[in-house]
Amino acid sequence: MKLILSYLKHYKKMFALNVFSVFGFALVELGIPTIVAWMIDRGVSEKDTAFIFEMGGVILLISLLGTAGTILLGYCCAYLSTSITRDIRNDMFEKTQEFSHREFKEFGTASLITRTTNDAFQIQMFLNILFRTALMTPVMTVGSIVLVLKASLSLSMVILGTVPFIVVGVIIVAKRSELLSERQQSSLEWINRISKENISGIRVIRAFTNDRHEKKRFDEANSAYMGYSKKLFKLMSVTQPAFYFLMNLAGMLIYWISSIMIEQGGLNIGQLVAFMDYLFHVMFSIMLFCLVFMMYPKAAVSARRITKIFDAVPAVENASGEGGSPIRIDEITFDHVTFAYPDGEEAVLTDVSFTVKKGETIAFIGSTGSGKSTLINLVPRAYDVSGGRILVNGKDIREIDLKSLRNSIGFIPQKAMLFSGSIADNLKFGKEDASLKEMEEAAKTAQAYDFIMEKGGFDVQITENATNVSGGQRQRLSIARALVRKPEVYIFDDSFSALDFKTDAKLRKELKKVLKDAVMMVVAQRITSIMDADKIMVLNEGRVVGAGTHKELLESCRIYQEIAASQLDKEELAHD
Ligand SMILES: Nc1ncnc2c1ncn2[C@@H]1O[C@H](COP(=O)(O)OP(=O)(O)OP(=O)(O)O)[C@@H](O)[C@H]1O
Repeated sequence: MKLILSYLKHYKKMFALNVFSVFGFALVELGIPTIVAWMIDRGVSEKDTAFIFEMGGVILLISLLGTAGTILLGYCCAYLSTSITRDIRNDMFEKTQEFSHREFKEFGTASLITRTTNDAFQIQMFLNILFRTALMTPVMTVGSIVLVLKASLSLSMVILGTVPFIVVGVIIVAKRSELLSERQQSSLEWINRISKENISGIRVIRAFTNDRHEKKRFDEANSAYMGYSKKLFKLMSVTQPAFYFLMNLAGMLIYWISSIMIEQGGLNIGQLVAFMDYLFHVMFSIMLFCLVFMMYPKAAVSARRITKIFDAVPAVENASGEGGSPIRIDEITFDHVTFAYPDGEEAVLTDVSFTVKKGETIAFIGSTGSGKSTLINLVPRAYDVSGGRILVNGKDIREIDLKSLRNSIGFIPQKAMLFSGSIADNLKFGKEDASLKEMEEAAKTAQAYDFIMEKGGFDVQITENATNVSGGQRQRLSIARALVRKPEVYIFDDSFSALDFKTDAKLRKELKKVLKDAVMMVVAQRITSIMDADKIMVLNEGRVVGAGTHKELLESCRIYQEIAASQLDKEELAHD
């Protein structure tokens, strides 16, 4: 409710219209039975046709007003429920943009998608019913009860007798449905997770002919979802007839008691008709309210899941929310940096120190898992250091506007990621207003120009998951995207691994020419990719075990010597 109220305040006018249409509707609905009673008791009993016609006209007019009120109410409900849900979805999306890797890992991609889609949809469904009934039910119930009591006190007692049964029933149903809803949402999340893994890993699955295993995994999740949904539907399918049964029972009792009363002259037919009409309204309002009550647990579960996203405090905080424009970066220093992942006990990096200046290239090499990717990911603050400091021009990066810092960095990740859209859209990702010339220059440096032209130019569409470009082409496009931005710092995270040796060499030569004034940080597995670097840091189990130029390290660092020795043959082949 807190979540809904915080959004409802933006739609005060529409809500006022909603309230107005509810009162209008109630007034009309409650007025008709009284007029019908007059028609029967005065018009029919006394055979006053003119009066019947007159009242008929009034009923027609009132019905028209009622119809207009109902349409207006429907419009208001639709507007409010869809607008509020859109706002919730937008805010959720915006909030996830602030998330650091830690929050993404904590929630999980499938869960974030389920929360943004299905949970928001549950809220929308609930809101629609809520706005339709939340006000109408009390107004109609109170109005009907007053009129029912006025029509006949003794008959009203019959209705009151059914109320405790309804209340107890609703509470039991609500409790059971809350538990089932929670499990249903989790199993939907499970389905989404498997679908996502399956679709993105379809090539691996096929290569390992593991379709059957995947099908079994999906079937398990799907069956669990079906199980909980079935239980929920069963619960609802029992509830509604039970309420109808109660209503019919009360109706039967009323007819029985009223027939005795009419016989004894304590009630006339018109009064009975009006009474039954009011009774119908009371029961109908209670029914609607039950519906809200039954939908509430499901919506409450969804609201809790959504609120968890809003309440999450990003591990990486922005010192100032302003700015965003790139900053000049002359120097980056790691000052005794230590880092452990939030869910890991041991440090992945220990006491790492170095400085790299504008125009210099620093490279990181070491065995897999030695902490190279972790190290360079600390620069754009994917995570914050656990100990020590990272300084940009002498200032701790935690004190620099996060957007400005990131806007000054061209990051080329290990796994080249392209978005669906044209090649141009992808290249302009970091600079919306990039010209064709800028794109061409970047593509040429990244050794991507020729294959882009072969494919048909910059307007060629990249398919979902970039399946129409090879791994090496993807890497080159990803490098070109960073080049278009012309940032102060370039971070290459093993970004040449899918390139053949010749293209790799050519690309590095071109990069050296173009990136004279930038800070370059390069992670590589191949010595050929980094041997020209101004400084090479050799990492082993998160510690720096060697630092210097290629030549220096060949003389002084055992691990570097081993890596060089193991790659020598390949290099020689490449140079041929
Ligand atoms: N998100 C993460 N959460 C927890 N531990 C992680 C995470 N990413 C990496 N690690 C762990 O941190 C250590 C260093 O990993 P990292 O990816 O930095 O190594 P690397 O040198 O880049 O390896 P590679 O050359 O294989 O890419 C590894 O032990 C890895 O398991």
